[in-house]
Amino acid sequence: MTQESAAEVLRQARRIVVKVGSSLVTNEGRGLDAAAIGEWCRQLALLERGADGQAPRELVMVSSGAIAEGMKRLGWSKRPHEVSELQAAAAVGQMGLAQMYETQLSEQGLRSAQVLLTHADLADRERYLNARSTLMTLLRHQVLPVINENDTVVTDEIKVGDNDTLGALVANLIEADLLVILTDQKGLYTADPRSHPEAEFVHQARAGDPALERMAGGAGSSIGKGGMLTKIVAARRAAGSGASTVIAWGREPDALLRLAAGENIGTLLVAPTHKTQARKQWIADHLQLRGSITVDEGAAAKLRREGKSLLPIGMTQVEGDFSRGDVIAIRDGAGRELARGLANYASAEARLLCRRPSRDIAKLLGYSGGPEMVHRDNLVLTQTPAAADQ
Ligand SMILES: Nc1ncnc2c1ncn2[C@@H]1O[C@H](COP(=O)(O)OP(=O)(O)O)[C@@H](O)[C@H]1O
Ligand SMILES: N[C@@H](CCC(=O)OP(=O)(O)O)C(=O)O
Repeated sequence: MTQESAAEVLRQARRIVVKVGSSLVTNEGRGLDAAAIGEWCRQLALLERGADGQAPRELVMVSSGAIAEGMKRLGWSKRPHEVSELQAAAAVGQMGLAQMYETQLSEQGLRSAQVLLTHADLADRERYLNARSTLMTLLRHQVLPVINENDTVVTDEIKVGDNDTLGALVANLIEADLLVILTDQKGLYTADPRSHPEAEFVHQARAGDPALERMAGGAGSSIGKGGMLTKIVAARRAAGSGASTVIAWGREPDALLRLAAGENIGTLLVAPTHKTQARKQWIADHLQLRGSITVDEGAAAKLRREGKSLLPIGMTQVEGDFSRGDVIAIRDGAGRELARGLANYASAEARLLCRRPSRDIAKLLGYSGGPEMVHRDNLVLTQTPAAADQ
C-alpha cells in the first residue's frame, strides 16, 4: 500500500476506538496521569466536533488502568496473585478512572458514559446485541463511552483478559473503521526494543500477517498486561470486521489529531477487507440460519438485479423463529435461497409486516426500526445468476 492510501485509511476513519494502556494512564503505576488523560480528551473533543476541519468522528475510549490505580490507592507496590485482591484493586481504581474521564471530558464540553463489559456480554448473542445497541445509542447522542473490562466480576476463565483484545472486540461490536492503540512505544519493532535496541521500526503492514506475531513479545513493564503480541492479535481480530489498527506512542504530541489527519505516526496495520465486505462475508458464511422470508417476484428481482434492500411490501411468508439482528435466508416463491441478510425485525414482527408498506411499520408495531426488513448493506446474494434463470 502506498503512503497516500495509508493516509486515506486514517483520514477516512469516521468511527474510531481509542485504547490506552495502564502504564500510560497511570504514569507507570505512579497514579492517574491527569495531564496525559486531559490531553487525549482535548483531542477527542476536537475530533468529535469535526473542529479539525474534517467531518465529525464517532469516538469510543477503551481505558485500562483500574488495577494499577487501585494498587496505588491501596498502597500496594506488588501486584497481588489472589484473584479477589486483583478484583478489589480494580474496584477501587475504576472509581478514580471514571471520575478522571468524566472530569476531563466535561471540561472539554463532552458528555461521557462508563461501560464495563465482560466476555459473556460479547459471547452471548442477546447480550452482544444489547451492548451494541447501547453503544450505538450513546454515539447517536454524542456521548463518549469510556469502556473497561468489568474486572470485579470476572475470573481468569471467563475473562477477555486484556484491553487490546477488548478494544478489538469493541471495534467489531460497533463496526469501527479504526482501532487506535496508544502505548508506551512508538509502535511495533521487529523485536522488543527494550531488549533489542537494534530492532527496526515497522511503519506499515497487513493486519493478520503471521510474520508480525513472531516480532512481538510480551509486556515490557510490570504494569502492562498484554505486551505487543496482544496488540498484533487484536489488529487481526479488528480486521475481521474491516477495521484497521494503528499502534502509536500515547505521549506523541497531538497523536490523535495527527492520525486523524492522515499522518502515520506509528505502525499502521491495514485491514485487507473493507468493513461492508467483511460484514457481507460473515453473513454469507453463517452456518446457523434462524429462519427465512419468502418474497414475491418483484422483490426478488429488486434484490437480484438492482441490489436493493428488502422491504416488507415484498414479503409473502415468514418461517422460523428469529430475533432482530439474526441472519436469515431470503427465498423466492419456489423456495430457493436467493440471499441472506440481517433481520431488522424479529419473526413475530415480520409476520405482521408481510405485504405492508413501510410507512405502516410504526402503526403496526408501535415503533419503527427503519423502513427495511433487511437493509442492502446487510444483505448478500447467495444464488448464482444461472440458478436464478432456471
Ligand atoms: N516487537 C515489539 N515492538 C515494540 N514493543 C514490544 C515488542 N515486543 C514487546 N514489546 C513490549 O510491549 C510493551 C507494550 O505493551 P504493554 O506493556 O502491555 O503496554 P500497554 O499497557 O500500553 O498495553 C512495550 O513497552 C515493549 O517493551
Ligand atoms: N482491565 C484492566 C486492564 C488490563 C490490561 O489489558 O492492561 P493493559 O495491557 O495495560 O492495556 C485494568 O483496568 O486494570
